[in-house]
This record gives sequence, structure tokens and C-alpha cells, in this order.
Amino acid sequence: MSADRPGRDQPRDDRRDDRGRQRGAARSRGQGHRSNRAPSQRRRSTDPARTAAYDVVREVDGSDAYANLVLPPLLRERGLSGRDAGFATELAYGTLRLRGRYDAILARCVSRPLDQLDPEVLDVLRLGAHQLLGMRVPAHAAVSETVGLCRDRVGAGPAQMVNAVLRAVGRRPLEDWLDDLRADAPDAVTGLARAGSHPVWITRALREALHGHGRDPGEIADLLEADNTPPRVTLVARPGFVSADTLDDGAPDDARLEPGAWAPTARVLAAGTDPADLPAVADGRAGVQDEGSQLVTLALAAAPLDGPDARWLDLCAGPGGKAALLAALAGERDARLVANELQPHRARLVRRGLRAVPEGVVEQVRTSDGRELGTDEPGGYDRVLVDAPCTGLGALRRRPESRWRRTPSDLGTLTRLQGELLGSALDAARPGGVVAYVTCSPHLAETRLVVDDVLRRRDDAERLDARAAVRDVLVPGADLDLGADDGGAEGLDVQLWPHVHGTDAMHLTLLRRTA
Ligand SMILES: C[S@@+](CC[C@H](N)C(=O)[O-])C[C@H]1O[C@@H](n2cnc3c(N)ncnc32)[C@H](O)[C@@H]1O
Repeated sequence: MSADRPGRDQPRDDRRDDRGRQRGAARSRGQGHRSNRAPSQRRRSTDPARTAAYDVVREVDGSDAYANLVLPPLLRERGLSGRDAGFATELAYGTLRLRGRYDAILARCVSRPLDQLDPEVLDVLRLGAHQLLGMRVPAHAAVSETVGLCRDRVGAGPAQMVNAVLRAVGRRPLEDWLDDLRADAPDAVTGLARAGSHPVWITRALREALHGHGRDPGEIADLLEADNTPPRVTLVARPGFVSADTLDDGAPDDARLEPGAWAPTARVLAAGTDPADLPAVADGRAGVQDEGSQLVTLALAAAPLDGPDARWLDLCAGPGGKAALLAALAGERDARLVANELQPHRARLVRRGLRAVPEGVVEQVRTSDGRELGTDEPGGYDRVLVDAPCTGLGALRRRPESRWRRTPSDLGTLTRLQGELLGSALDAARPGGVVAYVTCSPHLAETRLVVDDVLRRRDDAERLDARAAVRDVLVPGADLDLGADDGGAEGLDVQLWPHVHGTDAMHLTLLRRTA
């Protein structure tokens, strides 16, 4: 992070001084005046970017809010943009993501158990730790600004303790701390979890998922690190509406797009460009979509099919990214799409996502329980997508706080629902029709085991080669490493990984309805 080294073209008011503080900005907003209080009572006016990050972290930790919903309006409200907005975002998101790692380090520097600290003080310490160990802010700036933040937002009482603890944290480089965390853990998985900032149960599940999906479980450290790295913004050019090559038509001069690694529809947007500034995104011909999501959708559309190919169903469509790509592909083949979603507000998002699609292509956006659709319309569809509600363990890099909110008990309810939705999707497919079972989680209970369980209980469905279907849609020359092929499900299903493919950990099983 170079927030302390501004670029040449940066307006002077936005620059930070060598203490990591923003020069002049507080005063220019009337926040830098001297207080009448005695010096010991005086609250320091702190950097607005750090204050914003603190307020976001508090909202998320104290009120169960979602960082991606709290941060953007808060930045707008406070007039933070450019480097300050970038600094606040990196500080807030990084602190939330790496909370487990920092707590394990702080526990060694604080004389009492962390759960005996006020939650506000603990969040201040985490923010300080992230500046020291995760952001390359000079140590003296990180400590003094965080102590100032503590005085300003929490009070003078704990400031001395915060000062002492952060000095202790900053005395050693990150790698030394991580070596200690790994060495002192009761077992290897706990060491990996602490150093890689994931709950132990998720670390264990991801390790098992690597093994179960044909990869080396030793890749787990790389996977955890990939989850700690914010993804770049990937766009999808929806075929028939805009080509990937012309996606930047009418875009601001500094918008730069690079080809995706796998999907011909994908373009990666340079940091700092707002996707909404691209006309094609604004009018719905393109959208923001992970490349893994694009690949599984393209693969469903490309899967071999005998007989009619006229009616497609997206059973769990909200908020509508895959439905919009499916509709574009359906339009090119004179097929029609029905998009179904349980939640009315998410069904509205689906309609909005489909705004560029000509009316005849979308037969209906319906709001109903997908578990009933197979009974309501048995055999009515040629291609069906079940992008099932899941733990989202494949998209942890996108949602900084989500790993700390999920619990193993979520799995039971979700896997039951996933099985019922897949059963309904198979009922809705005509004999010979194709069903794609997709999750944004690699957890074996949500992927392999759900499919195996459904297949065990019925004799009218068979697994197809999803790997071949994905390979058919790749950009020419792309070599997608999908792990070991043991001749069973592992050789047919597709499991993508952030540390290998740079995508979310999307799972795809393709099935054919046989009778
Ligand atoms: C993983 S999301 C789908 C993402 C979507 N395919 C996309 O690409 O934007 C799962 C969706 O399933 C919906 N859902 C949950 N239970 C459902 C049910 N019983 N029937 C239909 N949809 C359901 C959720 O509200 C959520 O919008």
C-alpha cells in the first residue's frame, strides 16, 4: 500500500505526510481546530480515512453489518475519494479479513485474554496491527495515528495500553509472527488457520475439499492466502449484446481492460476504474461477474444435448448474474429463459439484470420456491441451472467478514435444501435434458455428497463430463488444470480454485435426465 507515498498527479490536499497522516484535509474540513480542553483531556482529531475504517469495522463487528454495504455510503457521506477512499477500504477490509491472524498475534502482546477487552479497544488494536503488518504504513505513523484514533473514538483511558501493545506488535516482521503462530499451535491445521486467518473448521473443510476434488491438500496454505487477497474486478461481455473486444467503447480514457485467463467473455478491469463508468455495464449488455461463474454458465449452455433446445430454466436466479449470461446465450439460439427466485427483492434484481435482453427471450421471471417447480412443470425444460444457496466458502476473498459469521451448523440446513433443489431441477428437465448443479463452495458436503445422495435415490439421471464441457468453452490455448482424474466423479466434475485459477472456488456437476 502506498498511501504514504502519493503519486505526482495527486492533488496536494489529498497527500499524506510521512506519518501516514493526511495533510491539511482535516483543517480544510474544519476538523483540525484546537480544542479548549486541557492537553490531557484533549481529543486528537484523527485522519478521516482511519476514522472511516474504524467506523466500518465497528458496524460490522458490533452490529453484524456487511462491510460491502456499509463502506461505500460512508465514504460518500464523508467526502472521501481517491487515495483516502482506497486507504480506508484497504484498512477496513484487511482488518476484517485478517482478524483471526491479528487476534492470535495480539493475544501474545496483551496481558489479559482478548475477550476481556472492550470490543472497541480490540477493534482499534486490530486496525493498528493491520497497518503495521499488512499495509506497509511506517511503524511510527501506524502507532501514533492509531493511538490518536483510540483517544478520539474510544477515550484516553486505554490509549497508553494501545500504544504499548502496538509497539510490541511492530517490533517484529510479519513472517516472524507467523512462524510463531504455526510453531506454537496444538496441531498443524490450527497453525495454518491462525497464520492464514481462517476459522479452524473452515481450514479443515477446505483441506478435505482439496483432497476430495483431486488436488494436493498441501495447497491449503496457498488457498488461504488467496482468500486473503482481494480479487480484481472481472467483467462479462454478454454475447449478442457486446463483444469482449469492444467492451471499453465509450469508457473513460484511463479504463484499462485485460483479457481473462479462461472465459472468452471475460475482461479484467484495472484497479481504480468504476465498472459503472463503462456504458456497456451501465445499460446491462455487460456486468461484473467472476470468471468461474462465467465458465460454469457457458459450460451448461455448451453441454451436448439431443433433441429440442428451446426452453431453459435458472432455478435460483437472484441476483441474476448467471441468468443474464444465460439469457444472452439463449437469445443467440432462439431459446427462451425462465428465471426463478424465492426472494421477491432478489427477483427484482434479476429483472434489472435482464434489462438489455429482448422481451421474447425471457419468458418469465417468477418468484417461487424452486423445490416445487419440478412438480409444477415436470419435464418442461431442456437445460436447467441450479446455482444453489450455499456457505459461500468459495468466495471468502470477496466478503471480508463472512468467514467469521459462518458456522458448521449452517451446513445441515443448506445441504438438505441443495438436495431438494437438485431433485426438483431433475424433475423439471425433460428426458435427455441437462442439469448443471453449481455452488460457490468447494465443501464436499455441498458438492460431491449432495449430488451422490440425489443420484443414489433416483435412477433417471447420470453424470456428464463437466470437464469436457468447460474445456470446450475456454479461450483458445488455455490449459485448465482441474486436478487428478481418478475415473470417478473427480474425473468428471469441475472444481475451480482461487489459488490455482484466480477464480472463486466454483463447483460444477453436469447431469443428464435419462428417463
Ligand atoms: C447462489 S445464489 C444464486 C446466484 C445467481 N445464480 C447469480 O449468478 O446471480 C442462490 C439464490 O437462491 C435463492 N434461493 C434460496 N432458496 C431458494 C428456493 N427454495 N427456491 C429458489 N431460490 C432459492 C437465494 O435467494 C439466492 O438468491
